[in-house]
Amino acid sequence: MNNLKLPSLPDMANIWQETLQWTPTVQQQVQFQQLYEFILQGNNQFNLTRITDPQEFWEKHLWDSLRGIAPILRDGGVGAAEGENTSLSSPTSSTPLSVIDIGTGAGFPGFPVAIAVANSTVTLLDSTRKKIAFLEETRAALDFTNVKTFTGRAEEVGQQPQHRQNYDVALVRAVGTASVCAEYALPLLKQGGLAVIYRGNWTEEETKVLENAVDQLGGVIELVDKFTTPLSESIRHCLYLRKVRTTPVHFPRPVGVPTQKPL
Ligand SMILES: C[S@@+](CC[C@H](N)C(=O)[O-])C[C@H]1O[C@@H](n2cnc3c(N)ncnc32)[C@H](O)[C@@H]1O
Repeated sequence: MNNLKLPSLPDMANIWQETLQWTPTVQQQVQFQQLYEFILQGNNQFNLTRITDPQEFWEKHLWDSLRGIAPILRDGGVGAAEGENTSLSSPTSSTPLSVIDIGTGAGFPGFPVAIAVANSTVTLLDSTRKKIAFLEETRAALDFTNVKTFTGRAEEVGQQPQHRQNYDVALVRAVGTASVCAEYALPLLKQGGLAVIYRGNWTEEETKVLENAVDQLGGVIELVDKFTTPLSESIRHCLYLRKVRTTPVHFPRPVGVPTQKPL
């Protein structure tokens, strides 16, 4: 495993700082490396991720995961610099955040978020029992005390009282179309909570379509943030949805319906 070291500080310190106004501590850097190694080992047994090269892993799994919560990092979730865009700050950023990662797969963006925002509690949700079993092993082996795991479909979990309206932040990366992600995420948020939907390409026409879906779910699109990744210079977007009203009880609709009949 010695030849599989993540790009480390000080090489990456400038990039973290310039792009997120945040720099990992030495301990967080160690946790990123442990996570990387554990996932590579797990890949031998489970088909977890195609992204195994150290630089690619750093950019696509670590940096990209944390780019989505840049407003929270800037606002001082881990004692970082002053926020530029305070309208995106979590309403409860000075208190511990309750975060859910919907369709977490190999634990992204949830694990990096749990490492970076140590005072948060991060629930990793996936419908695949095998993946959750691996994440549970990872959680225990790496002693991530602020991580919980849960097997379930977002459509069902969103109707369960212990999860519905229970989270400050919902993260959704690579799980479905944006309106499907919104239908999964908004019911799980407390009023005032923030959903972060990670996208590759995105157009203004798509924003217009999504606006309607988000409105039905009790939310508004607060920001569509376009950015370039620091190593491969790829275009990405993060959509930030704010929950402003209670989500009607019939959302999320039953399993499969959000995908088959998107809002
Ligand atoms: C392409 S993977 C993305 C994994 C991770 N979010 C990432 O970006 O690397 C999609 C994951 O979403 C899960 N998933 C799909 N539909 C789901 C649903 N309705 N509820 C919960 N998990 C779901 C799948 O099991 C799979 O692990």
